[in-house]
Amino acid sequence: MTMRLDYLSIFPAYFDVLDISLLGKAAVNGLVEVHAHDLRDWTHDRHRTVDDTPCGGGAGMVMKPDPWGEAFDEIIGTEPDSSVHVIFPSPSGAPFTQSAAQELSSAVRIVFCCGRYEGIDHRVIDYARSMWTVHEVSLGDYVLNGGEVAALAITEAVVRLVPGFMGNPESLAEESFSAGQDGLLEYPLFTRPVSWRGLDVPEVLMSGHHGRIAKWRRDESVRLTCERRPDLTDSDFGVPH
Ligand SMILES: Nc1cc(-c2ccc3cc[nH]c3c2)n[nH]1
Repeated sequence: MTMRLDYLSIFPAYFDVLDISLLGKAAVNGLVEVHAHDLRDWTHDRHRTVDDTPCGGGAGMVMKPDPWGEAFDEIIGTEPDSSVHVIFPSPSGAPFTQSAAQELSSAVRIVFCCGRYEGIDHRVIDYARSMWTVHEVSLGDYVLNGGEVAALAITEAVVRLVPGFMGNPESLAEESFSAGQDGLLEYPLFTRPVSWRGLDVPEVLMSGHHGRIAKWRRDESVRLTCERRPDLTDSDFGVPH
Protein backbone atom coordinates (compact mmCIF):
# COMPACT_ATOMS: atom_id res chain seq x y z
CA MET A 1 0.00 0.00 0.00
CA THR A 2 1.47 3.38 -1.02
CA MET A 3 0.88 6.34 1.29
CA ARG A 4 0.27 9.57 -0.65
CA LEU A 5 1.46 12.75 1.07
CA ASP A 6 0.44 16.21 -0.21
CA TYR A 7 1.76 19.53 1.10
CA LEU A 8 -0.02 22.83 0.48
CA SER A 9 2.15 25.86 1.25
CA ILE A 10 3.36 29.22 -0.11
CA PHE A 11 6.88 27.81 0.48
CA PRO A 12 6.70 24.38 -1.22
CA ALA A 13 10.52 24.23 -1.45
CA TYR A 14 10.53 23.39 2.28
CA PHE A 15 9.54 19.90 1.20
CA ASP A 16 12.42 19.30 -1.26
CA VAL A 17 14.23 17.83 1.74
CA LEU A 18 11.84 14.88 1.64
CA ASP A 19 13.66 13.64 -1.49
CA ILE A 20 16.74 12.75 0.57
CA SER A 21 17.54 10.43 3.53
CA LEU A 22 15.23 7.65 4.60
CA LEU A 23 12.19 9.37 3.16
CA GLY A 24 13.82 9.48 -0.27
CA LYS A 25 14.41 5.74 -0.05
CA ALA A 26 10.78 5.14 0.92
CA ALA A 27 9.65 7.18 -2.05
CA VAL A 28 11.92 5.13 -4.28
CA ASN A 29 10.57 1.91 -2.81
CA GLY A 30 7.06 3.06 -3.65
CA LEU A 31 6.07 3.06 0.04
CA VAL A 32 5.45 6.80 0.04
CA GLU A 33 4.49 9.30 -2.69
CA VAL A 34 5.24 12.98 -2.00
CA HIS A 35 3.58 15.97 -3.77
CA ALA A 36 4.30 19.59 -2.74
CA HIS A 37 2.07 22.35 -4.09
CA ASP A 38 2.37 26.16 -4.17
CA LEU A 39 -0.89 27.62 -2.85
CA ARG A 40 -0.34 30.67 -5.09
CA ASP A 41 -1.04 28.42 -8.10
CA TRP A 42 -4.71 28.76 -7.12
CA THR A 43 -4.77 32.58 -7.10
CA HIS A 44 -5.91 34.64 -10.08
CA ASP A 45 -4.66 38.19 -9.47
CA ARG A 46 -1.42 39.69 -10.72
CA HIS A 47 0.13 39.69 -7.23
CA ARG A 48 -0.98 36.10 -6.54
CA THR A 49 -2.56 37.29 -3.27
CA VAL A 50 -3.18 34.69 -0.55
CA ASP A 51 -3.82 36.97 2.44
CA ASP A 52 -6.03 39.82 3.61
CA THR A 53 -6.69 41.89 6.76
CA PRO A 54 -8.50 40.18 9.66
CA CYS A 55 -12.28 40.77 9.97
CA GLY A 56 -12.88 42.39 13.35
CA GLY A 57 -9.47 44.09 13.26
CA GLY A 58 -6.22 43.05 14.89
CA ALA A 59 -2.59 42.82 13.85
CA GLY A 60 -1.19 40.89 10.90
CA MET A 61 -2.88 39.17 7.97
CA VAL A 62 -5.11 36.12 7.56
CA MET A 63 -4.93 33.59 4.69
CA LYS A 64 -7.92 33.94 2.36
CA PRO A 65 -10.21 30.89 2.02
CA ASP A 66 -10.57 31.01 -1.80
CA PRO A 67 -7.14 29.64 -2.84
CA TRP A 68 -7.42 26.82 -0.28
CA GLY A 69 -10.84 25.78 -1.56
CA GLU A 70 -9.71 25.70 -5.18
CA ALA A 71 -6.56 23.81 -4.26
CA PHE A 72 -8.64 21.25 -2.31
CA ASP A 73 -10.95 20.77 -5.31
CA GLU A 74 -8.01 19.98 -7.59
CA ILE A 75 -5.74 18.06 -5.21
CA ILE A 76 -8.28 16.08 -3.17
CA GLY A 77 -11.58 16.37 -5.00
CA THR A 78 -15.10 17.63 -4.41
CA GLU A 79 -16.60 14.46 -2.88
CA PRO A 80 -16.42 13.70 0.87
CA ASP A 81 -13.93 10.94 1.76
CA SER A 82 -13.20 10.14 5.41
CA SER A 83 -10.14 8.09 4.43
CA VAL A 84 -8.33 11.33 3.54
CA HIS A 85 -6.56 12.82 6.58
CA VAL A 86 -6.08 16.61 6.42
CA ILE A 87 -3.61 18.05 8.93
CA PHE A 88 -3.52 21.72 9.95
CA PRO A 89 -0.49 22.40 12.15
CA SER A 90 -1.53 25.12 14.61
CA PRO A 91 -0.37 26.55 17.98
CA SER A 92 -3.97 26.07 19.13
CA GLY A 93 -4.14 22.43 17.98
CA ALA A 94 -4.19 19.27 20.07
CA PRO A 95 -0.69 18.09 21.10
CA PHE A 96 0.70 15.73 18.45
CA THR A 97 1.63 12.44 20.10
CA GLN A 98 3.31 9.16 19.23
CA SER A 99 -0.08 7.45 19.31
CA ALA A 100 -1.38 9.97 16.75
CA ALA A 101 1.67 9.17 14.59
CA GLN A 102 0.95 5.46 15.01
CA GLU A 103 -2.67 5.92 13.88
CA LEU A 104 -1.70 8.09 10.90
CA SER A 105 0.93 5.54 9.78
CA SER A 106 -1.90 3.39 8.39
CA ALA A 107 -3.50 6.24 6.40
CA VAL A 108 -3.64 5.92 2.62
CA ARG A 109 -3.61 9.68 2.15
CA ILE A 110 -2.47 12.66 4.23
CA VAL A 111 -2.74 16.31 3.13
CA PHE A 112 -0.73 18.87 5.13
CA CYS A 113 -2.13 22.44 5.05
CA CYS A 114 0.70 24.78 6.03
CA GLY A 115 -0.51 28.18 7.17
CA ARG A 116 1.54 31.38 7.31
CA TYR A 117 0.83 34.96 8.49
CA GLU A 118 -1.46 34.85 11.55
CA GLY A 119 -3.18 31.73 10.26
CA ILE A 120 -5.85 30.46 7.88
CA ASP A 121 -9.50 31.68 7.62
CA HIS A 122 -11.34 29.30 9.95
CA ARG A 123 -13.93 28.43 7.30
CA VAL A 124 -11.20 26.48 5.47
CA ILE A 125 -10.91 24.15 8.46
CA ASP A 126 -14.69 23.95 8.86
CA TYR A 127 -15.08 23.10 5.16
CA ALA A 128 -12.34 20.46 5.40
CA ARG A 129 -14.08 18.91 8.44
CA SER A 130 -17.26 18.57 6.36
CA MET A 131 -15.36 16.59 3.73
CA TRP A 132 -12.41 14.67 5.24
CA THR A 133 -10.87 13.59 8.54
CA VAL A 134 -9.24 16.73 9.96
CA HIS A 135 -6.51 17.01 12.61
CA GLU A 136 -5.55 20.41 14.04
CA VAL A 137 -2.27 19.62 15.80
CA SER A 138 0.36 21.45 17.79
CA LEU A 139 4.00 20.32 17.98
CA GLY A 140 4.51 21.99 21.32
CA ASP A 141 4.00 25.16 23.32
CA TYR A 142 6.18 27.45 21.22
CA VAL A 143 5.33 29.59 18.20
CA LEU A 144 6.66 28.93 14.69
CA ASN A 145 6.24 31.27 11.70
CA GLY A 146 4.24 28.75 9.73
CA GLY A 147 3.13 25.15 9.49
CA GLU A 148 5.91 23.82 7.22
CA VAL A 149 8.43 22.80 9.90
CA ALA A 150 5.64 21.15 11.88
CA ALA A 151 4.51 19.28 8.74
CA LEU A 152 8.06 17.96 8.24
CA ALA A 153 8.29 16.78 11.85
CA ILE A 154 4.90 15.08 11.71
CA THR A 155 5.85 13.49 8.37
CA GLU A 156 9.00 11.97 9.85
CA ALA A 157 7.18 10.70 12.95
CA VAL A 158 4.48 9.07 10.79
CA VAL A 159 6.44 7.68 7.83
CA ARG A 160 9.04 5.91 9.99
CA LEU A 161 6.17 3.82 11.40
CA VAL A 162 4.87 2.75 7.98
CA PRO A 163 5.37 -1.03 7.73
CA GLY A 164 8.41 -1.77 5.58
CA PHE A 165 9.92 1.70 5.99
CA MET A 166 12.43 1.06 8.77
CA GLY A 167 15.13 -1.51 7.96
CA ASN A 168 15.02 -2.89 11.49
CA PRO A 169 11.48 -2.59 12.94
CA GLU A 170 12.80 -3.91 16.28
CA SER A 171 14.52 -0.53 16.82
CA LEU A 172 11.07 1.05 16.97
CA ALA A 173 10.07 -1.02 19.99
CA GLU A 174 12.59 0.42 22.48
CA GLU A 175 12.21 4.14 21.89
CA SER A 176 10.99 6.84 24.19
CA PHE A 177 7.21 7.16 24.03
CA SER A 178 6.85 3.82 22.24
CA ALA A 179 4.36 1.49 23.87
CA GLY A 180 7.08 -1.07 24.61
CA GLN A 181 8.77 1.39 26.96
CA ASP A 182 5.67 1.67 29.19
CA GLY A 183 5.55 5.37 28.36
CA LEU A 184 8.95 5.92 30.02
CA LEU A 185 11.85 7.88 28.53
CA GLU A 186 14.54 5.79 26.85
CA TYR A 187 17.59 4.84 28.95
CA PRO A 188 21.06 6.31 28.11
CA LEU A 189 22.86 4.59 25.21
CA PHE A 190 26.55 3.70 24.88
CA THR A 191 28.83 2.10 22.28
CA ARG A 192 32.63 1.55 21.82
CA PRO A 193 35.21 2.72 22.84
CA VAL A 194 34.56 1.55 26.42
CA SER A 195 36.72 4.43 27.71
CA TRP A 196 36.55 7.81 25.99
CA ARG A 197 38.18 11.03 27.25
CA GLY A 198 38.20 9.61 30.77
CA LEU A 199 34.53 8.64 30.58
CA ASP A 200 33.68 4.94 30.83
CA VAL A 201 30.68 2.87 29.73
CA PRO A 202 28.77 1.74 32.89
CA GLU A 203 30.33 -1.60 33.93
CA VAL A 204 26.99 -3.40 34.11
CA LEU A 205 26.59 -2.98 30.33
CA MET A 206 29.88 -4.83 29.77
CA SER A 207 29.01 -7.63 32.24
CA GLY A 208 27.11 -9.79 29.76
CA HIS A 209 24.58 -10.34 32.58
CA HIS A 210 21.30 -9.72 30.73
CA GLY A 211 19.15 -9.62 33.86
CA ARG A 212 21.30 -6.96 35.48
CA ILE A 213 21.47 -4.99 32.24
CA ALA A 214 17.66 -5.04 31.87
CA LYS A 215 17.27 -3.86 35.48
CA TRP A 216 19.83 -1.07 35.03
CA ARG A 217 18.03 0.12 31.89
CA ARG A 218 14.60 0.08 33.55
CA ASP A 219 15.93 1.92 36.60
CA GLU A 220 17.54 4.55 34.36
CA SER A 221 14.30 5.01 32.38
CA VAL A 222 12.34 5.49 35.60
CA ARG A 223 14.97 7.89 37.02
CA LEU A 224 15.08 10.00 33.85
CA THR A 225 11.30 10.09 33.53
CA CYS A 226 10.84 11.20 37.15
CA GLU A 227 13.52 13.88 36.73
CA ARG A 228 12.53 15.28 33.33
CA ARG A 229 8.92 14.32 32.71
CA PRO A 230 6.98 14.07 35.96
CA ASP A 231 3.90 14.56 33.77
CA LEU A 232 4.48 11.09 32.31
CA THR A 233 4.75 9.35 35.66
CA ASP A 234 1.71 8.05 37.48
CA SER A 235 1.04 5.81 40.44
CA ASP A 236 1.09 2.69 38.19
CA PHE A 237 4.88 2.81 37.87
CA GLY A 238 5.12 2.13 41.58
CA VAL A 239 7.61 4.97 41.50
CA PRO A 240 8.06 6.83 44.79
CA HIS A 241 7.08 10.46 44.16
N1 LIG B 1 3.25 24.01 17.58
C1 LIG B 1 3.21 25.12 16.74
C2 LIG B 1 2.53 25.26 15.50
C3 LIG B 1 2.77 26.53 15.07
C4 LIG B 1 2.25 27.21 13.87
C5 LIG B 1 1.53 26.49 12.91
C6 LIG B 1 1.01 27.14 11.80
C7 LIG B 1 1.18 28.52 11.65
C8 LIG B 1 0.76 29.46 10.69
C9 LIG B 1 1.24 30.69 11.10
N2 LIG B 1 1.92 30.56 12.27
C10 LIG B 1 1.90 29.23 12.63
C11 LIG B 1 2.44 28.58 13.74
N3 LIG B 1 3.55 27.15 15.97
N4 LIG B 1 3.82 26.27 16.98
